Amino acid sequence: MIVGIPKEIKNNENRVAITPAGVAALVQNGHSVVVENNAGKGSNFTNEDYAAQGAKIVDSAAEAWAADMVMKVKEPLPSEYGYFREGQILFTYLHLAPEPELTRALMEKKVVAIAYETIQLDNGALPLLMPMSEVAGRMSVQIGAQFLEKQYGGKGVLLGGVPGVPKGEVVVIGGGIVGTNAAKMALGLGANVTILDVNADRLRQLDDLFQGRVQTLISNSFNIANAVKKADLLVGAVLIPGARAPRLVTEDMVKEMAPGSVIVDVAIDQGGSIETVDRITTHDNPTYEKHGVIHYAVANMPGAVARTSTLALTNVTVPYAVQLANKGYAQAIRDNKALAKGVNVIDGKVSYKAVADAHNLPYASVEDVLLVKN
Ligand SMILES: NC(=O)C1=CN([C@@H]2O[C@H](COP(=O)(O)OP(=O)(O)OC[C@H]3O[C@@H](n4cnc5c(N)ncnc54)[C@H](O)[C@@H]3O)[C@@H](O)[C@H]2O)C=CC1
Ligand SMILES: CC(=O)C(=O)O
Repeated sequence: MIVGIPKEIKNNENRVAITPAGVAALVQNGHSVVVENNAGKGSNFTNEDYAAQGAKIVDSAAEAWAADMVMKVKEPLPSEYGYFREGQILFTYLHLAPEPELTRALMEKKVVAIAYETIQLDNGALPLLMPMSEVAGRMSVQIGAQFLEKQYGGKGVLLGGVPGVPKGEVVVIGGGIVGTNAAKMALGLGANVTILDVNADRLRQLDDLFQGRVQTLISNSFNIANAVKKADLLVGAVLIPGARAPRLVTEDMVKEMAPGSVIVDVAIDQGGSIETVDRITTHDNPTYEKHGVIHYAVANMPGAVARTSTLALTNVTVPYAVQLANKGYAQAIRDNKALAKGVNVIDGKVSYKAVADAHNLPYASVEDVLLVKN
């Protein structure tokens, strides 16, 4: 199989879908890898690094997109939709619930669209989302700490405080991978940390993990309203896999926050969890202010720490890519239940229920689609 790696084109997206080690793994399995010129530059991999492992370097995005399987990091942008082809495998983050146009383009062109973020193990874990959630969770606190500084428009609070002065209050909604990593960083800086989650068992685990050093609260509108009011830094970290993020923090709750407080809505890639987060921001222009509160809603946070992120991402994506390339998508999906959950669009149909529901489209299970095709 030919595997294509286009250069990422989203604002400040410096990650790349493969490392030279990933090229080596595919080539050792008998596949060809086509890498767009300078695709790895933002992650400090040169064309020569890829070529040394057997990749062919091509000048244009069109040549990389001509492959049987295209591996990317972020969802294709409208300028890339023209490259879609029937039966082509697209393996990348897709976040289709807030993306109706992209969903339709993938359906119309009958692309086999496999989303990193919905590949799911039997225990519920999302192994291809996890490393980027670790990165974004950790970043959320360092970014929040920066924007709390006066020169960035913040209220001038140091999260750790100093002896004799109150610590900063960090409130995290969603105690999964992003939430846990945000809490680790916030505790490390010496802040007071509150985590809310709907899953009481998860709160028990967090209480154990942090040995009682975080305040855990069950997530409901009453507890959210009270926690948000006192937050210096609010981190949105909820997820219902594949679905549009629930809007848990209302505009009225944001109005109760003190001026100069900061919101980092990490869940923006699934549409955002805070009512006043009404746009996606970029690394170039990461914040806006509403009701005196600084809002940060960058949907590709890990792109800013691209070297770390590319290594962490490809550690987990490449083994699945090798399965897809070795077996073809139909057999690979049949053999691997976790991978099958990643299939969001196939043969013109939406095969992930939460995505179909988000767009009021009919749902067809991937198993049914494959049965009909045989
Ligand atoms: N902006 C960016 O650059 C990035 C965004 N993300 C996004 O961050 C979000 C969180 O990801 P993960 O932590 O990996 O997910 P996760 O599945 O590990 O954790 C989500 C948590 O949200 C909780 N939850 C669900 N509904 C809730 C509610 N009503 N109230 C409180 N908690 C609720 C779940 O119980 C779960 O513990 C996702 O949307 C993910 O795509 C991840 C990486 C980068
Ligand atoms: C998860 C995701 O969308 C990202 O890492 O950019």
